Amino acid sequence: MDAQRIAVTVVSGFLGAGKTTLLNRMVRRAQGSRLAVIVNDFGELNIDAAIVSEVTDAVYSLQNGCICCTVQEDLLAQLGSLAQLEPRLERIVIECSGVSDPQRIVQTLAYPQLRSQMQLDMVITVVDATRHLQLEGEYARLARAQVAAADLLLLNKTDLVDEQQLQALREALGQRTRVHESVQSQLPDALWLDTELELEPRTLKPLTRVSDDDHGEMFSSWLWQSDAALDVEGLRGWLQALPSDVFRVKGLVVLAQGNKAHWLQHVGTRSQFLPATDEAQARVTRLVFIARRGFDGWDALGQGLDACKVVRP
Ligand SMILES: Nc1nc2c(ncn2[C@@H]2O[C@H](COP(=O)(O)OP(=O)(O)OP(=O)(O)O)[C@@H](O)[C@H]2O)c(=O)[nH]1
Repeated sequence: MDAQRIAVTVVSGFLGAGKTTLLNRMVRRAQGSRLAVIVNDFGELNIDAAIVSEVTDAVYSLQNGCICCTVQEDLLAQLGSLAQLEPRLERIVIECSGVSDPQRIVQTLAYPQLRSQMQLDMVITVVDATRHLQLEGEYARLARAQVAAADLLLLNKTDLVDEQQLQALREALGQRTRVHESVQSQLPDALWLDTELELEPRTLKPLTRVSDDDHGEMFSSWLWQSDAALDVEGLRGWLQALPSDVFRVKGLVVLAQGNKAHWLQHVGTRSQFLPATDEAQARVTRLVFIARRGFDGWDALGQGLDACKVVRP
């Protein structure tokens, strides 16, 4: 790595794979060094930026579009202004949204106005061990493009699969790229902070077309808001029965039990509720849903959520 230039790490991976979990670890690990993070959420709210800002102030948010398509210009402008910061940044970590192809970010970094100021260190793609082999059609192609662009694959959520599934994943991911297996996106420092690490020489591959549209159009997203508190058990049960066309749900939810806001993370059939910090406490529930293209079941989902509301006497 050229010490004069800012090192850039790109974190990619399909929806819900564990990118923000990794980013949080990186930010904690890099405390005290000059690190900034750029977070892209595809939905209307940048939930990831809100979560990471509980750990660092140096969070820059690009939202409501895919970082490699509709908001690529914004990324260029954001990187340009981060390059001007004094004292100079040591590293920028870019978390792509789960719908993005990281190779387009790599191409953005090769723009002449950025090339002299920053240098791509590595692309880390987080792979969800529970879902990678289940994706189909254009979604499987997108996940494969994310894998193909990686210098390092983090095969994550290995606690949720058995040895046979793990073996199938190892075979599918192939031998070409370094693979590190993890639980909760635990990545040894030496694998991402050691700038002397020998990587394969990077050649910009021609972009494989995942779809004719921009990535945003492969997915539909929906925001549900309510100032009513929700019943946690009702909500858990309802989330379990979501149609498989819904890839991801996340946001802040005010639970009737304790009347406190919690971060809700839902991927596949798994839901997690974590208490939000005091700063993030909100009196309004805001949930972002991401589903496959053309999904039109939002009204039914709204009715299901309405049924979880707790009406106070
Ligand atoms: N059981 C298990 N859960 C995990 C693991 N890694 C992450 N998770 C959970 O998976 C959920 C999604 O993790 P995130 O880090 O938000 O995923 P993401 O890739 O940033 O999601 P998007 O930005 O929406 O694409 C959270 O509830 C995490 O706690 C793991 O190794 N094992």
